Formats: sequence, C-alpha cells, structure tokens
Amino acid sequence: MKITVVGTGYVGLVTGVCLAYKGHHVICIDKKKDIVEKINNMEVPIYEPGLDKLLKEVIASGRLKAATELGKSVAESEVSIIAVGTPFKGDEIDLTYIKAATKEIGTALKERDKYHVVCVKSTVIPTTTDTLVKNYLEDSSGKKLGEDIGLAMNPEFLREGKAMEDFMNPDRIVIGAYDKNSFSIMEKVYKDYFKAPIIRCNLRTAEMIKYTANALLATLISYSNEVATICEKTGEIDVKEVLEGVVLDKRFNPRVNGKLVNPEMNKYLQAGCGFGGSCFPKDVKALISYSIAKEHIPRIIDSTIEVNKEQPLRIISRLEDSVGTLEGKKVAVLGLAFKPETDDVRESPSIAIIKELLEKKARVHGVDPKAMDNMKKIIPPDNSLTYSTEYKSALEDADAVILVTSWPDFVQIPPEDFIRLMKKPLVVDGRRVFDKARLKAKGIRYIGVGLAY
Ligand SMILES: NC(=O)c1ccc[n+]([C@@H]2O[C@H](COP(=O)([O-])OP(=O)(O)OC[C@H]3O[C@@H](n4cnc5c(N)ncnc54)[C@H](O)[C@@H]3O)[C@@H](O)[C@H]2O)c1
Ligand SMILES: O=c1ccn([C@@H]2O[C@H](COP(=O)(O)OP(=O)(O)O[C@H]3O[C@H](CO)[C@@H](O)[C@H](O)[C@H]3O)[C@@H](O)[C@H]2O)c(=O)[nH]1
Repeated sequence: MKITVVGTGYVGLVTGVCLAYKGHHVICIDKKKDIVEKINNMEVPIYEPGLDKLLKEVIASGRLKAATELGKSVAESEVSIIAVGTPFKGDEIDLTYIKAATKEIGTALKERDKYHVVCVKSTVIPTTTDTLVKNYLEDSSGKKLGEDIGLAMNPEFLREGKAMEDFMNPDRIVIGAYDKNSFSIMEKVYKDYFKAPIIRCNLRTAEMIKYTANALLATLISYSNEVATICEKTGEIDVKEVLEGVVLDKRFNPRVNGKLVNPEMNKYLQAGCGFGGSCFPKDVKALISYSIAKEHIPRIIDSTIEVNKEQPLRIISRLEDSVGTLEGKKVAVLGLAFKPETDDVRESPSIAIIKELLEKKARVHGVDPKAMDNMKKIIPPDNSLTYSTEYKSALEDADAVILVTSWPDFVQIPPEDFIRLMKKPLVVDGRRVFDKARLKAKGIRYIGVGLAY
C-alpha cells in the first residue's frame, strides 16, 4: 500500500519507518529541509533507541523516502497520515499545523481520481476531525467526503524512548472513521501486520480515547505526588512503601503463573518531582480548556496540572529546609531529560528546578548523557550555570545533588563518589531510586520525595 506521512517529527518518522518495515511504501513529508535530507541520507534526526537500524533498512530497501513537497506523493497514495505538531498555545490547542497540512493534502487530492483516506494521527481535541479537518479538506479539494475521499482518526500511544517497541507491538489500534470505506482502507494499513485488537469507533471517540488515556496516566502521577506530600507532612510513612503496597493489588498488576505481567503501570503510581514531556502537560491542558469551552469546569484534571506545577518547587524548599540559604551553594542537577532514554527536555521538571535554583542564587551544574544540548537551547549556560554529560565534575565540591531523571548512570553512582567528591554529601532523591539505608549508613544525608525522615 502507498502511504504519505505528513509531518516527520517524532511520531511521523516512527510511523513511517515502522509501516515501511512492515511492507508498505511510505513517503515522509516535512517542511524542514534538514530533516528530509538527513532521512534520505539514512541519518536519524532524533534520539530514539532502535530507530537508526530500521531507518537504514527501509531506505536501503527503497520502501521509505522523504520529501518536502507532498503533491505527487498524496496523488499517488491511498492514505495520507497527518502527524504534525499540536502544541498548546495561550490557553488552547494550536491547530495551525493541522489546518495547513489538511489544506495542502486537499489541494493535492484534486489530482487524484481514486478514493483516498486522510487520517489524523496527531492528538487533537474532540470534534476537530469531523468539523475543522472535514471542512478544510472538502473546501480545498472540491470533493465530497464519503464519495471521493475518506476521513479517519487514528491516535498514537507510543512513548518516547520506547517508541519502536510500542509502535510495533501496540496494545490496541484505535480507528475512528467517517464511513465504511475509510474503516476498511485503514484496516488494510494495520490488520495483517500488527497483532492487536482494533477498536472501531467514530472520529470523536477516537480523539477522546487519546486524551482520556493521557489525562488518566498524568493524574495517577499527580495523585501519587499528592499522597507523597501527605506522607512527608505526617512523618514515619514512606510513600514508596505505601504505593508498593497499593500496586500489588492484582487489579493493577495481574499475575500469570505467579509472576507480575504489567509492572509498567507502576511507573505512573510513583512519587517524584513531576511529569513532563511533549505530551502529558500539553494534552491535559488542552482537555481542560476544551472542557471549559463546553461549560464544564474539570476539577480533577485541573488539579493534576496544579499538583505537577508545585512538585519541582517542593523539592527546592525541602533542600532549603535542610541547608538554609542556597545563595552561593553549588547544586548538581542529575538529569535534564523529562525521563530516561530520551533527549527530550520539553516541560521537563529540571527546567523549573534549575530556574528556581538560579533565582535563589545557587551555582548550578546540570548533567545529562543525552539531553544537555537541548537544555542549553532553553537555559543557556552562564557564570552560575554549567552543563556536562558526566556526573563527576558536577559532584566536585557540590553542597547538594538533586536527582531529577533516573538515568542508569546516576542510579548506579557509588556512595563513595558522593563522599569523595562532594563537600558534605546531601542527596535529594527526586525519583526515589537510591538506596536510602545504604547512603545513610555511609553518613550521606538523604531527602526523598514522600519521606519525612
Ligand atoms: N512525541 C510523542 O511521544 C507523541 C506520542 C503520541 C502522539 N503524539 C502527537 O503526535 C503529534 C506530533 O507530535 P511530534 O512529537 O511528532 O511533533 P514534532 O514537533 O516532533 O513533529 C512535527 C513535525 O511536523 C512538521 N510539519 C508541521 N507542519 C507541516 C506541514 N504542513 N507539512 C509537513 N510537515 C509539517 C514539523 O516540521 C515537524 O517536524 C502531536 O499531535 C502529538 O501530540 C506525540
Ligand atoms: O522511566 C520513567 C518513565 C516515566 N516516568 C514518569 O512518567 C512521565 C511520563 O512518561 P511516559 O508516559 O513514558 O512519557 P511519554 O513518552 O510522554 O508518553 C506519554 O505521552 C505520549 C504522547 O501522547 C503517549 O503516546 C504515551 O502513551 C504516554 O505514556 C514522565 O514525565 C515521568 O514523570 C519516569 O519517571 N520514569
């Protein structure tokens, strides 16, 4: 099947490469020339484990190409998948890129005389596909939906850092479609290639499934963080023990032959310094603003954002409680990416933490094995702020370290390094990954989220 993917960022590139690997012929379109050139030269423009190898394979086999213009490719394809960004801007979702991509596809469809399905993969709020996208498409193509063109909404659930694994082995494939033809063509994209239940629904339901999934996962994180604060304020309760006691319920973590089969869910029932990334913050905010526009004040998901905003700052105030003023003190921030195995720093809690430390006149040394360059673009280095990719120079003479991202390099730091390199070692564990007892036994002071002593 010939498929055009419009928008070759994170989702578009993974989608294009995986569909080509499964046997489809894919053209990936992006406005950015440098992305297109890199792809055609078999270079991956983002860091994502496993993508490199497959990209080389599909380019070499001729099943994937990249281009900046979509006209020819759309006219020759059965399906166009829209995977452009849908950021949150001001106080609502920004659909500028969706509008532009839809218009361009519609214009290109004037040249096609066979049925063609336009599929929205970008995360868009309910009713976007069956109103805005439908209207733009019909206006720009001069064709009628259901007669000459089809429309589908197929949300993506991949996680950064695990994108290849998630795309290749999806838990479910959600296909919202306008008509029968659109369903059957979209099924042809997936059915024979992926082993997953296909959920057939209308366009709005598909849009809402995506938001509900992200808002629920983000809410679990904020819920865990709220419980953490209650534990901190009580004393002699460790939120880690509490949540471990909760997740062993088989309704969260079913067992097969006595073994846990879904411990991944436990990551969302853990206390820490908050969630970040390119999706949770913007999607939860978009759902809130959509709900308000529909005249419903969403109390639970509103608090999800509020708790998350406070979480990085709570860490700093606990550090201050322990060491007094931060002015002139050196603080090592371990981890800049919003989670391990990615170079993505968008909305990472490390941004709020570094800004707050600088505001309090601390000297900051940020460390990350992959995300340092991306962070430099957001908060450039200066006299008070240094970056590196390894932790040892950051620990040297530091008054405290704050663990923000649980990269294995950091989790495995031997306590001897804290003792040897730091002034009077103090570890603030923002992800609860260190062995508190082991550190304390070596005389290292320890502050953990959700732990008062
Ligand atoms: N990143 C994720 O983990 C993830 C997972 C699931 C869903 N999503 C959703 O997928 C969508 C895309 O996210 P992303 O992270 O891949 O975004 P991204 O910013 O990495 O990529 C978007 C790409 O689209 C290109 N683009 C914009 N307008 C274009 C046009 N008219 N023609 C051609 N190219 C165009 C941009 O140049 C950019 O490279 C968003 O709606 C996001 O919410 C993202
Ligand atoms: O090893 C981990 C993994 C996650 N987290 C926390 O969980 C949050 C979210 O992680 P994750 O869900 O893996 O992030 P994303 O890659 O942004 O993926 C989410 O957002 C995507 C975009 O919509 C969806 O497709 C995914 O299903 C959804 O999980 C992070 O900010 C962290 O707070 C950790 O602390 N450590």
